[in-house]
Amino acid sequence: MTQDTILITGASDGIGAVYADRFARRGANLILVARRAEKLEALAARLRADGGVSVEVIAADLSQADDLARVEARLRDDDAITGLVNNAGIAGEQAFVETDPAYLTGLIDLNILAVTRLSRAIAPRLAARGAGTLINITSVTALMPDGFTAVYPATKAYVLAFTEALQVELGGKGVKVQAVLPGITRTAIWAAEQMAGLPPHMVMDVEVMVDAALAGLDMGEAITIPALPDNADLDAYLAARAALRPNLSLKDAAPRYRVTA
Ligand SMILES: NC(=O)C1=CN([C@@H]2O[C@H](COP(=O)(O)OP(=O)(O)OC[C@H]3O[C@@H](n4cnc5c(N)ncnc54)[C@H](OP(=O)(O)O)[C@@H]3O)[C@@H](O)[C@H]2O)C=CC1
Ligand SMILES: N[C@@H](C=O)C(=O)O
Repeated sequence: MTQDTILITGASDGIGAVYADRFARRGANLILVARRAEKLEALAARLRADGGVSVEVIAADLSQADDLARVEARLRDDDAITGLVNNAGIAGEQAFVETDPAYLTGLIDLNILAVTRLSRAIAPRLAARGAGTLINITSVTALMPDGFTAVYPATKAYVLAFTEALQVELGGKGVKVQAVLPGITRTAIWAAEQMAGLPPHMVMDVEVMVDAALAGLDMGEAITIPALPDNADLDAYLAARAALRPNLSLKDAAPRYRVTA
């Protein structure tokens, strides 16, 4: 059996750093991507010493076209890479009318464009191999766009829809595709004062979150919500959505919209 090599974006901190730790414990070689090279190097040194796996570091700002292209090329061309964790993401937006448009562009570039392009770079190889892993970190805010800010949840709804579609396209070819929807997770994405104001029963430790997500991956789940006590609730939500399908595209407008002369 070939040894896995997993490329993890946003691996210098938080959720991505714990994925790196957990995949190293599973014996996978790693390629760690983020902007802060020194943090990546420190983590890589620890993982090499702990696990005997090979760990490479790529310093890249995935919201910048040149850096993104560099990582894309690696995913496209390196046959040793068997998995991708699209984890890098930012939040941090204020009310929509107050947020700098340039910040929103950067948010969309990282949370949507990079996820799409990196997935596109690796997917053909995984499909051709009939094996491999693609994990996309979205958020429970994908399911509650009315309960947060405007653009961040929309980026996460994109990643959820995108991943569900990839699951259909690639899942049948032997590729494991998983959307992970963390709830509030204790990481630096939350400013200390924000975190202090959150109800403790709603905040998950990052190690617990990642271990749960990997348990979901091992169970073959397409969508994993680490905090959701009963997966039947997710099944019911997906079934209600599917029940709309036969009536979403019809020749006639619904009677309530029909124009009478
Ligand atoms: N924590 C939470 O409550 C939740 C988080 N999520 C999602 O989980 C993912 C990880 O977040 P989390 O671990 O909490 O956040 P952190 O802020 O702790 O980590 C974010 C990671 O992304 C990297 N990153 C940020 N910007 C860029 C960039 N432009 N290019 C490359 N890497 C970048 C950071 O590294 P560096 O600064 O070195 O580039 C860091 O490694 C995100 O997609 C987030 O939306 C989803 C739901 C809840
Ligand atoms: N990342 C979190 C917000 O900042 C979330 O998705 O809940």
